[in-house]
Amino acid sequence: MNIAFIAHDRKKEEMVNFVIAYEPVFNGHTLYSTGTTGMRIMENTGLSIHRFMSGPLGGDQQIGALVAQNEMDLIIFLRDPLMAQPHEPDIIALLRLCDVQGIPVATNVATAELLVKALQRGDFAWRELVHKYKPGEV
Ligand SMILES: O=C(CO)COP(=O)(O)O
Repeated sequence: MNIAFIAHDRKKEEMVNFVIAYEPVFNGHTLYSTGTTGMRIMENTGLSIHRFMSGPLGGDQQIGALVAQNEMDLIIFLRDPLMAQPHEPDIIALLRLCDVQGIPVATNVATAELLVKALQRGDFAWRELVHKYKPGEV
């Protein structure tokens, strides 16, 4: 599965701890992130992550481009609900595209945990069909 990690600054420690806790589950999947989030995760785990640009510089939009093409299977996006972000429109756009494509997205660690347990159980297997049959190819 293609999985993306994104965390705002005051949520990065929570993200790192979360990924450490579920590292064996994430291992073996294709992992993506915004710039700083991915750097922090890689510094603290053995995971290899494709890092896009930092969020405020366009990283959310780069991940959004994969969502628009229905190529992202799960997004864990720990947002800071108590601090305004300069790139708020990019964040809203990414979440909107997740809704357009029906992509599971967790915006807090409680939901992230449920989705990761579902991933572990194989509940995301249906996404393989999406990868197999791209729009226009069915
Ligand atoms: O701002 C972000 C998401 O909106 C996260 O970006 P960084 O991972 O580069 O800090």
